[in-house]
Amino acid sequence: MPLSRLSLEHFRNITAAELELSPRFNLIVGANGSGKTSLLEAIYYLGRVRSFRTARPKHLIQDGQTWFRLVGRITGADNAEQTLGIERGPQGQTLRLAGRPVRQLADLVRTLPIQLLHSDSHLILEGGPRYRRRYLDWGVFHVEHGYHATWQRYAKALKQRNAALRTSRNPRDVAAWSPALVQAAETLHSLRSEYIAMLLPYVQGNLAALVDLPGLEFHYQPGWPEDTGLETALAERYATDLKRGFTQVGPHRADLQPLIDGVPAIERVSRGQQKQLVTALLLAQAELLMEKSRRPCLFLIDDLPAELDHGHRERVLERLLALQSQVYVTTTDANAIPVVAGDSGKRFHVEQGRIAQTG
Ligand SMILES: Nc1ncnc2c1ncn2[C@@H]1O[C@H](COP(=O)(O)OP(=O)(O)OP(=O)(O)O)[C@@H](O)[C@H]1O
Repeated sequence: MPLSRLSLEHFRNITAAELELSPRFNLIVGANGSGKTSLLEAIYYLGRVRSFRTARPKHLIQDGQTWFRLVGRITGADNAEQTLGIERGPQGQTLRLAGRPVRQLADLVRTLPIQLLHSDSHLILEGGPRYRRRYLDWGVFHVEHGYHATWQRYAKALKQRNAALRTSRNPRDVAAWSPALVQAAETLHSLRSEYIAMLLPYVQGNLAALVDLPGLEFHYQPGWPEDTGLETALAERYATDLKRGFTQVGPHRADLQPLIDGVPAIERVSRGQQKQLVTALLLAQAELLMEKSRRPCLFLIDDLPAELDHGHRERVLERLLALQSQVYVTTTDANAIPVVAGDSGKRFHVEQGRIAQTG
């Protein structure tokens, strides 16, 4: 469901803004340092309840202020409207959905699926497994019901087992958590495996449209040696787990690695191909979400010209619009953005934190 309206107060360098958004294509133009990324960050925060630039939300509050507020209105295909809001101040954060306080963060996140392409997106390839797990888990969360609850069960069992490893010298205290841990882990593994099997054809389709990488394949590693199984892997690592004070195997160590001829793809691709590959991965998730749940996602692209060459910009935007995604693109140069949305797009100009609709 697209955002039809967004209001921001005291967010980064944006003092106050009220925006009526296009359900299709929103172009955000402005000079360096004007506030374009801050606007994308606000949308992202509303949908994911975290920033892609800082782990400390207090930095999002405008200098000299003590709180920020974001309110979005989403409009469904049947024109049904829903409001979601986040306010952060000295007393912490309050989340509201349809006028009511939200207790489970996941409820808000489920309401507004968001994908982001920006200068750090290459970390999916170049960074450690946690970046690829985050990529994978976004998709599984939105597509597989029950994933979130299982993940919570797993995280609880893992935390207790780790606490027992650190505080108790009795192997039985540690082993007591194994059945819950293993059961949740196996469910997570099977949900992730099912999701990957569904996702890969979409990845291949997008790769075919965007980049030619012969020999590319994806290797999923569940977080423990598959030939032994998790229970045995836990038993085998008990002594080193005890020494280190944490559990070394489990779905929290999973990875989904793109490989070319058996080596990480990152070793074999150019910088431009890296960006095309990452874009294909993100598009594939948006496409699968649409196919599986009939839910379009918001797609944010920060500084599109810096990410892709002209031909790829056009292809990516066309694919996104065909998917009915609501697209947000920032740029310093409007001429560098292909005209794809016709009359259904809107243009905003940002200058020193002030946002004006210009088309
Ligand atoms: N908490 C804050 N309060 C006020 N201003 C802030 C805050 N955090 C960042 N800024 C400022 O907001 C401005 C806008 O930053 P932003 O990254 O959104 O710009 P941008 O238009 O995306 O720039 P670029 O094109 O260079 O990427 C910067 O000058 C930054 O210093």
